[in-house]
Amino acid sequence: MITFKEALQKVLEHPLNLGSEHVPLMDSMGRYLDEPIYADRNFPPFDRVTKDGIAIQFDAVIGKVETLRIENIASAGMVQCTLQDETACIEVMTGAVLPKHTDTVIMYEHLTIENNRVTINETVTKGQNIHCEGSDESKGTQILSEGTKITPAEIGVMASVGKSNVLVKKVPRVCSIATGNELVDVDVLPEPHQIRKSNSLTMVSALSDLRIEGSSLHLLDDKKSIEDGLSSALRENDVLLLSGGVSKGKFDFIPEVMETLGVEQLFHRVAQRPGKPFWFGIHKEFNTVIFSFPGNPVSTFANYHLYFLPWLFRSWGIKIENQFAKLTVELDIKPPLTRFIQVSTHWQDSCLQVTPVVENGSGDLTSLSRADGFICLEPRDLKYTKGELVSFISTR
Ligand SMILES: Nc1nc2c(c(=O)[nH]1)N[C@H]1C(S)=C(S)[C@@H](COP(=O)(O)OP(=O)(O)OC[C@H]3O[C@@H](n4cnc5c(N)ncnc54)[C@H](O)[C@@H]3O)O[C@H]1N2
Ligand code: MOO
Repeated sequence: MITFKEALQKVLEHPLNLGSEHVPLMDSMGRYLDEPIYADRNFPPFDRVTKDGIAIQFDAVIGKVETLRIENIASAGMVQCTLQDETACIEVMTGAVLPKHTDTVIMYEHLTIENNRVTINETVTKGQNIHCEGSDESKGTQILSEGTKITPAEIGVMASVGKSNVLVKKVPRVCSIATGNELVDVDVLPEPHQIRKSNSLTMVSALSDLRIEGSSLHLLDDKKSIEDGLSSALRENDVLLLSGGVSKGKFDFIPEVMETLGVEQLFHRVAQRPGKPFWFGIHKEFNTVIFSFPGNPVSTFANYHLYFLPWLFRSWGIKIENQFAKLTVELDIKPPLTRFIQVSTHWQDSCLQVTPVVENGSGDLTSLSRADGFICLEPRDLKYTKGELVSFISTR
C-alpha cells in the first residue's frame, strides 16, 4: 500500500493534454482562459467626465469670472465638443468625453444656474471629477492572464476589450460510473435491501461546477455487464470516475475487469482514511485515465477532491495554491493512515478556523452537507494542538 503523497504524485504524473478551444464570450463563464487578454485601447479610452455638472478651463475662470455663460451641452455617447470661449462653460453629463479646452468638472450640487448663467458656490480643485485617459490601464497592457477562471468580472473585462470569442482550456469527456446491484434511481422507491444512487449524481454535479457535462452510467455487479459497459466507456471518454467495487468483496470486480480490458493499474489501495481502496489506472491506447473510487459516499467525495481536481488542474497547466486553516480542537492521529477529517469552517481573528463535524464514518453521506471541506492530517506521535495550522481542502 502506498502513502497518500506517493499516490497523489503518481496521479499528477499522468496528466492529459486536453487542448483548447474558442467559445463565444457568453459561453465562457466558469471556464479557464487559455490565452492572456490585453487592453486593446486605453482604459478609459478618453478623459471621462465623472459628475453631472459643468466643464471649465480652470485658469481662465477661477478667481477671474463671477458668472459663466453656458455654451453647449455634452452627454455620454456624443463626439467630443470644444469650448470656444474660455471664460464660458459646457454642461457635461457623467460618461461624456471631456470637452476640448476644459480641464475641470464641477458638479451641479455646487452650482447655481439662473438664466443660462452659472455661479460656482464651492472651492474648486483643478482637474477634479475627471477619470483620465489610460489611468486604469494603457493600451497593450496584459489585463488577464492565462489560467484565470472566468467569472462575471472577467466577462465584463473581456467584453470591454472586444473579445467576442475566447480561447479556453478544453474540458475532458468524463463519465461518472456507479457500480452495485443495490443501487436504484432517485425516482424509484427502494426495496428494503436497496439504496438510491447518490455518488454518481454528486460527481456529475461537481463536474458541472467546472462546466464539464459528465455523462453517467450504472453497472451491475457481474463481470460481463462491467466489461461491456467499461469497454465502450473507455473508448468514448478521457476520464472515468467510478465509485464502488474496488475493495476485497467477492463482487468487487473492477480491478480484474480493468486488467482484462487493457487498463494499466498504477496503484490500488492508499494508506488513507477515508478512501483507502482507491484504484488508479490508465488505458494507454485510448488515452483514458481511470479514477476508481471506493463506494462509500464520503470516500468517493473525498477522493474526487483529493485526486481528480488536482489532476485536472495539472492537465490544464494551472497551479492551485494549498490552503491552510486553524484547528479549533486537539486531535490525535496515530500511524499508519493519513486522515481526511470533515470540517466546518468559520472566520475568527482574520483566520479560517476548522472544526470537525459530527459524522458516523465514510458511509454517512449526510455528514457531507454539514462539512465545508476536509483537513489533511498526517499520522504522527505528537497530538495536533488547538490553534495549529493544518492543510485544508475546500469542498464548497
Ligand atoms: N475486507 C475488506 N473490506 C472492506 C475494505 C477492506 O479493506 N477490506 N475496505 C472498506 C472500505 S475502507 C471501503 S471505502 C469500502 C469500499 O468498498 P467498494 O469500493 O468495493 O464499494 P462497494 O462495496 O461497492 O460499496 C460500498 C458502500 O458504498 C455504497 N455505494 C456504492 N456506490 C454508491 C453510489 N453510487 N451511491 C450511493 N452509495 C453507494 C454501497 O451501497 C456500499 O454501502 O469497502 C470496505 N470494505
Ligand atoms: O477508507 Mo473507506 O474509504 O473509509 O470507508
